[in-house]
Amino acid sequence: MKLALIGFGQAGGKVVDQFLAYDSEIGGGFVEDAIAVNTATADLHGLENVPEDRRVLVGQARVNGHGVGADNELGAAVTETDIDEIQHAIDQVPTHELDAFLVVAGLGGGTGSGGAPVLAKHLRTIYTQPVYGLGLLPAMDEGGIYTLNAARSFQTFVREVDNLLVFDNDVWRSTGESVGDGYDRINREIVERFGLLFASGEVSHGDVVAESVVDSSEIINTLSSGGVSTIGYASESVGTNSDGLLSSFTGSNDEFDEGSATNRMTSLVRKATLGRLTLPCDVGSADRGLVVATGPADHLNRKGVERGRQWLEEETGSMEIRGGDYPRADDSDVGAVVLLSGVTDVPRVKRLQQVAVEAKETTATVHANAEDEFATLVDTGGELDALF
Ligand SMILES: Nc1nc2c(ncn2[C@@H]2O[C@H](COP(=O)(O)OP(=O)(O)OP(=O)(O)O)[C@@H](O)[C@H]2O)c(=O)[nH]1
Repeated sequence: MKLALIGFGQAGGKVVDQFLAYDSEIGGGFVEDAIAVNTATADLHGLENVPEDRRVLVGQARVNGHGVGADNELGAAVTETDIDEIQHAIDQVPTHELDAFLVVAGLGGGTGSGGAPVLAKHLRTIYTQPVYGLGLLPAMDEGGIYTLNAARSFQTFVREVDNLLVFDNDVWRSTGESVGDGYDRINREIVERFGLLFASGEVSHGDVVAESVVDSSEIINTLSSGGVSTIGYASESVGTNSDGLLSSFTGSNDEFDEGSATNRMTSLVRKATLGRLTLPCDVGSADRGLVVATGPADHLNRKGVERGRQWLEEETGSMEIRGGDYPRADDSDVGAVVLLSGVTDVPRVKRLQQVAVEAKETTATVHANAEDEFATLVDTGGELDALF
């Protein structure tokens, strides 16, 4: 599917930068345009693939290019004020070619977590295409302010987009890894999973397996459940044998081993679903799902996807599980991407909601105490006056 990617804040910009690299690496064709928005000049300079004229600096009047320092209310405020600057960049996007917008942001900081929901709301009032969000949750040990920002931003972002795809940094961090190395690896995991999904809707029909190729409308229908989505992915190398033939061709007569290709795909779909999701959840709580089989066309068979799809139907109890192929001629891996949409039983989200509620209660208590103190001061005003 053709997307306009908008990276908001440092993390959002870096991930969009990587999406561009991945799209050209796999010849995916899913990036129609890519824009980076930030309050920090240095973060915009650090990007490698987003063209310079697609980088938008906002909030100059308030923060002068220095970022908002994890203040997400300020991030939201400067976005509201400078929305025309962003709109000016979006005006250059050939929107008639677009299937959807994707706004990407780290939810723990200030710029992306505050600005992304404001932009999503703006886009939805102007365009007819769906507006999706890709939200990156902070690791647990990043500190209270990051968790609080994420808790607040998550609630707003999920309300303002047609579907919020989520990646939880906490689940994907490795111990002993430097932050820089960690993000490079994590960003690769992000763009591989989401990139394969989006690119799958871009295969031209007329291919060998054209009837079963995933269409962008299937991705859109799956995401139209709204709410929150997560992705699983599993792959296996099929390589080539010494004659340069793919390894599913067995025996002297090079017959395609249909049975093993079917079993492989079924087990990849299970691994993708039951392994590490971008946002861990109870799979049974998904409203809709999509299974995409990727790899060399010779290794993809309709039966494998169908079996995987049926298995996911049973696992989720949903009747809205779609499935299809994404044939990739030059790939030596066969893989399964599983999109679970409208998931409701998500432990991390419950914890974030709790944090948001507690923060609201604390703020209410602070306000109530301040009001009480003020009332006491007013009550004792006469006595105070007498003291002076
Ligand atoms: N996956 C991923 N997450 C990142 C990366 N860089 C930062 N983060 C996450 O994003 C959050 C911080 O958001 P940033 O994007 O750095 O902040 P910002 O939106 O630029 O806002 P300010 O810096 O406060 O102006 C942190 O909680 C990290 O978890 C990255 O390269 N990849």
